[in-house]
Amino acid sequence: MNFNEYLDEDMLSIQLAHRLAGALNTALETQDRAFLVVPGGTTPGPVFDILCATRLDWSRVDVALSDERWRPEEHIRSNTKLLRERLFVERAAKATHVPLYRRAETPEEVIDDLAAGIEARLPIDVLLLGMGTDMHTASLFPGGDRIEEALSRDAPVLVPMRAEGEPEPRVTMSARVLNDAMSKHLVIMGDAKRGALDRARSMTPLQAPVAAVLDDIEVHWAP
Ligand SMILES: O=C1O[C@H](COP(=O)(O)O)[C@@H](O)[C@H](O)[C@H]1O
Repeated sequence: MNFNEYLDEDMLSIQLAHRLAGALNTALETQDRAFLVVPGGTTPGPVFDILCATRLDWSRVDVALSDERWRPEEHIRSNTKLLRERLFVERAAKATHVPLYRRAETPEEVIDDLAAGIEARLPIDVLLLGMGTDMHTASLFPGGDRIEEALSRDAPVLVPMRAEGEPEPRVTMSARVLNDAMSKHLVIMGDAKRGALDRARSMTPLQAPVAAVLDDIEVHWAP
């Protein structure tokens, strides 16, 4: 893991967005298409605000979330809502969205179809992850009902996940799919998350799932 420290959120957002765009451009030099995977939650919005305006051939970029909350797209907790409002605008409006959600009562009803859409684009070229103070990343939660499966070497591409305290089911990319990414980044803000990441480094992935993705990753932090 390589730790990149920035003066503040603005500096982090500008520099990280340009770094992600550079990695996508590099992939597009040798490939027809590039696959970008990004987190939901509250942290990545300011990065998306810059990334969406960067110059690259967005018509050749596929974008998926690392994980989704099982809510319709217009719901306030939908990670897809964040993507639509903050990433798929300006130049990035030309990107192709690869969904992790489809209207259905439970993820299990449609997960095979959703996974096929992701599998067709693997490996991930550029991965940005977030992390909660409970040391979850994507929807790999400590104590999640299928966490062992999602962390296993032969995990499926997508795993449904339910965790105590989370108001809805989730769908998450498995750790093996995340770890196969060509360029891996983790964005965290604030002292609480920095402390959590430090603690996670000496814990097992079952206790601190973010520990499962820290090899060869660039961490981006601002106070
Ligand atoms: O629920 C989620 O949480 C994490 C962290 O979110 P944040 O609000 O603390 O930035 C996020 O990375 C994940 O994609 C999301 O579904």
